[in-house]
Amino acid sequence: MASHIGPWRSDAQGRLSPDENGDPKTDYTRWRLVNEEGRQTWRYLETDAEHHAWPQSIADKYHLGLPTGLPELQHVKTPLQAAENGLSFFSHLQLEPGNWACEYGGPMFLLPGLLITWYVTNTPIPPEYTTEIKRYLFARQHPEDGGWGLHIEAHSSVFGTAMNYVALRLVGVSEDEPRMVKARGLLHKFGGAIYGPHWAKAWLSILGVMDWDCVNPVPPEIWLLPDWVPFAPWRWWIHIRQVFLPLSYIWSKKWSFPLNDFTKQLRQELYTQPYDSIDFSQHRNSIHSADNYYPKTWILNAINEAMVRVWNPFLRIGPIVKRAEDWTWELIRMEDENTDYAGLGPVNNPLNMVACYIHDGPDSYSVRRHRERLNDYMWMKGEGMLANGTNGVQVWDTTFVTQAVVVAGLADDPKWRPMLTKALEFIDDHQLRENVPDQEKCYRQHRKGAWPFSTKTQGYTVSDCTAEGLRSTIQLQEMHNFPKLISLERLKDSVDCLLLMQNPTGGFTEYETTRASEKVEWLNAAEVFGGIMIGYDYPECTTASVTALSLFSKFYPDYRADEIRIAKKKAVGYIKRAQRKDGSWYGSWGICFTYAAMFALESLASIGETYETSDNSRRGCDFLIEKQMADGGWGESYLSSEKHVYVQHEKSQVVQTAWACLALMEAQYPHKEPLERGIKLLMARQQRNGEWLQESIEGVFNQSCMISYPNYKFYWPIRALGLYSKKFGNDELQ
Ligand SMILES: CC(C)=CCC[C@@H](C)[C@H]1CC[C@@]2(C)[C@@H]3CC[C@H]4C(C)(C)[C@@H](O)CC[C@@]45C[C@@]35CC[C@]12C
Repeated sequence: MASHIGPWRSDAQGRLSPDENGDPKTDYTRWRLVNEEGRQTWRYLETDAEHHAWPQSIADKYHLGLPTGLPELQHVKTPLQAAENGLSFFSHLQLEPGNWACEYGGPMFLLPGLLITWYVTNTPIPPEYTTEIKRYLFARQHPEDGGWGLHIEAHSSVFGTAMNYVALRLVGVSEDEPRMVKARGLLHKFGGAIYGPHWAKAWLSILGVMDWDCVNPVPPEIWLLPDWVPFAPWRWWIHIRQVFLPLSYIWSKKWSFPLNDFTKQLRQELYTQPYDSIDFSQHRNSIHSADNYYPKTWILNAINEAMVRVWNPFLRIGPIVKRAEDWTWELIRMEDENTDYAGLGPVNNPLNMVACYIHDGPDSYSVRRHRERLNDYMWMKGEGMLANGTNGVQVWDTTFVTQAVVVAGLADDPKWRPMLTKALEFIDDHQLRENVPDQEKCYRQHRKGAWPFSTKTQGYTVSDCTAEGLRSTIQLQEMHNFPKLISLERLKDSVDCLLLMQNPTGGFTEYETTRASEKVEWLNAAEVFGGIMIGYDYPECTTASVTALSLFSKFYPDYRADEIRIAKKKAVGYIKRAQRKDGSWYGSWGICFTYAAMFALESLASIGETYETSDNSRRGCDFLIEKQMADGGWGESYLSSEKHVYVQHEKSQVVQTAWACLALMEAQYPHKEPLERGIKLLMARQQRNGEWLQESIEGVFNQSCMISYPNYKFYWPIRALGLYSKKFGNDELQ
């Protein structure tokens, strides 16, 4: 093969040194995390002058995996001391605006999408990015077979392997590099890139290394369906809808990056036979079993056939196509403007950028702004550079940190007051104060009063983020006398917003109320994810809402009292219905049954249902007790989320041990012994400087894809240790 190296060939100049694998590594002392009102980006300081003028912070060093220099703390004997040592370490990671930052990696299909977008829009990537992206992708390659999976802990798949192979080629790795040879060998064993899922095929077609004939149709005409149609796209789950939107625009244009020597060569690498001899139209439905988590239904297959054989060749006529493209473009534009080009997430945002490139041209404002904004998704860590699952976890983490301190009984200690005040300022700053313009037109949920997951710029309502924001605010402002930064009016706004988010079932979805029947899941085309077509009821979102509404009513019993009472009653009805026979709840956003149990048991306790008084609470506790491991901890594998049955991890996990202990304590589980064993495990795993080390991945979405919440290992154990000492006293345990 003649070698055509990817476009961004040059590594960062100077100061490169080999890492443990011999790959070039940038000078880690030059990286700084910039946090502008919660917008987090990484900057590499080129000159010595900048480097000396701007010293690295402890948080920079921690996130980069450099020694922080934080001292060993006093030897811990009691749970409360352990909580305080944990908090002492974690407080050093707070950033100036008051929030905490972290990596939000895990999924392995995000970075390739970003790189393809940069490439096809002729966006230069800084050489320090390419150097670190290579390191990250090689660090996450499975050494046994040379592949990558859907997420960092998953088995190798075509999606993971094809996309990350292409990503590495784009950042300049030669196809002859031994690790690439191995990856390509695996891809060919899988049958080549034609066996990838729908999204892989779409991305490769955009890059021009696959033919659009291989991609099942994504017609924008579907956006012309009247709103009353039960499966109209405005009713779909928000992430799928917002990904489908730009993809349908690009698909309609059949836009591909113009072929060049490099993409010509990639075409030779990704398949098991010569590119020109492949009949791509025959492979729309080819999918390897390693990727086929949610096989397409016969209904969807039939619709696809009808579209390919009848709609596209005979009925897809100019005026309809034009109207559909114009309307999808309008919706893309509204999403971009409503989020200042930050986008809902890491898939729709790059696709929107490609759509802007096609529609507005390479030098347009929209393309330039997207170019800047995509940096908000990039994260640096010891292993290199990756793409985060959102533009951060700012609000979510910050609310849980304040709650951990309150629950641990440390909120009145003057030592933590400045830290908590700053956190409250951040929560104040990121509450959403207005609805988006033309809310109905772009199908957005009410958001005035809500809190988002990351920042107000991203600006999407999330029910449980709103609930946690409300709860943190009441705890600090009403229960612990912190400045009243958030007025009662604004708290009422958040309650109004929450009440609008309840479904007729009593349950709560995360972003919007449920807009369609579960039957719409029959149209799930993604193959690699489950439960993506509509917004479902989630135990976590419902329970968090109940807990927050209960707290609100304690302080403001007169505000919408009847509506809150009825909402809670209906929500509790849902929570009880969602409980399985064995006492567990399936958790959709954390792994898995342990995570859901914590939220469910706490919410039942918030309405007075505990182990002694409620059969539901008792069964929930008994389920957890059954799962306690021999060393006193709890450990649940990510396979629980995938398989929908509890799967023990081979090793107990700090985070899940904290969740289980919290669940049992909130439910007033009457026996101390299992709790004491769990708490001892948390203490034993704590390091001398107060930190806990990273263990297995903690979060999940769409049943099959895992995502990291690295700050969980701090605030959940702190909360559990503190609550234990409040409940059982602070006797020595070690
Ligand atoms: C478009 C696809 C399939 C992938 C992009 C990834 C996103 C779907 C998800 C990445 C972050 C998620 C998980 C987001 C994170 C926070 C949770 C939560 C913990 C607040 C949860 O309780 C409610 C749902 C979440 C908002 C999440 C939904 C899905 C992601 C955006």
